[in-house]
Amino acid sequence: MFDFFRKKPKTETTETESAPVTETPVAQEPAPQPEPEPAIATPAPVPMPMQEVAQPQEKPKLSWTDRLKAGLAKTRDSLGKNLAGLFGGGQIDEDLYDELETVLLTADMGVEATTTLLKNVRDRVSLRGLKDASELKLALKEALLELIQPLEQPLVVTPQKPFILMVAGVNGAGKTTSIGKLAKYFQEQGHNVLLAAGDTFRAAAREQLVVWGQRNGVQVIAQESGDAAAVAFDAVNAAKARGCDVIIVDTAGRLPTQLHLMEEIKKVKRVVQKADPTGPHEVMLVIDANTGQNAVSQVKAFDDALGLTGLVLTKLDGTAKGGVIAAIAKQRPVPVRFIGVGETIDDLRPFVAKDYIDALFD
Ligand SMILES: Nc1nc2c(ncn2[C@@H]2O[C@H](COP(=O)(O)OP(=O)(O)OP(=O)(O)O)[C@@H](O)[C@H]2O)c(=O)[nH]1
Repeated sequence: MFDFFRKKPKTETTETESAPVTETPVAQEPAPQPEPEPAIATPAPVPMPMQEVAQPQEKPKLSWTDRLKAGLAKTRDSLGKNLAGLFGGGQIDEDLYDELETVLLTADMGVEATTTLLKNVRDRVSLRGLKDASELKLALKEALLELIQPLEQPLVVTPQKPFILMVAGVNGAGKTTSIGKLAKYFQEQGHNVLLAAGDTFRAAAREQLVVWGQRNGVQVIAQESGDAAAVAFDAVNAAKARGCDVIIVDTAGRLPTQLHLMEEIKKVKRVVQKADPTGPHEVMLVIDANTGQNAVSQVKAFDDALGLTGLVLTKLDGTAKGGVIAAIAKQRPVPVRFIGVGETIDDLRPFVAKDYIDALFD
């Protein structure tokens, strides 16, 4: 079903027509400008009809553990194969530690996390008097758990009402897809969700969200043009007026080096704060695990600009770089709220450190 979110621009225009009520009058302010706070022209948001459309079902359900294991297969294959060689037996010696260091770096854990892990493993080895390499696996698992466990902080969307969740990330990281998955996730928990189509740069992204909202009975606030801050402002007010529990604000993809766009997203946050001084309650960065060490740079840059409160790590299924989570834990420990291991709606789940490590090693 998430085919819908894929980028292939299959005659999207017809889909726009199928969502006639969404588009609202053009916002009157100019294109995004960094400094002046937006004149909030309040271009009357048009509610999406709460239509329930049959949900196409995908392949037979696997348990989350199985899906996680399948999703992390690439990292496990590479990490596990290399580690199996190391843990096969024999003496624990300096050569072994050197090889372990290489394996961890190859899994994209980064130098700092690798150094920390090695020290932790060495401490465990001497504390327990371990001699045989086969005993190292447990020591490494424990060291890794100690490192990434602090990132496990599930997102709680109460008691704030509406809970305002703002989503940021570079282009193609999986923001819109993740928002769809999150909307379902919150709905299943009994929350009433509203989406703000704040990606005002890519028309297709807005349309994707609108049509997805129609199909899944999720309200979407969108505007044909105008700036993202105005969309967010209207959507927060609409969420308040309608008594929604959770509002998710999508934003356009941007690189941290695009300074004017970073200013624009800061403005979105400021304007959300104008609409609700307690918000946004979560500023979440979506990162593509394939980017490896670059993911850490993204976390730092967006955190510096926006003050991140959570991360979504997507596309772990497509990469052998699953170790990047350790790098994040060491270098900029922003909580990992959710991880994505595939394109279907059930492939995004809260991050559980122990499950993650088990899926990596076993
Ligand atoms: N394999 C896999 N693909 C994913 C996952 N999450 C998202 N994708 C795919 O990644 C592609 C990009 O996702 P989008 O949600 O459009 O990305 P975006 O960040 O909104 O993109 P922009 O709007 O251009 O910034 C789509 O084809 C998604 O199906 C995942 O966990 N695993």
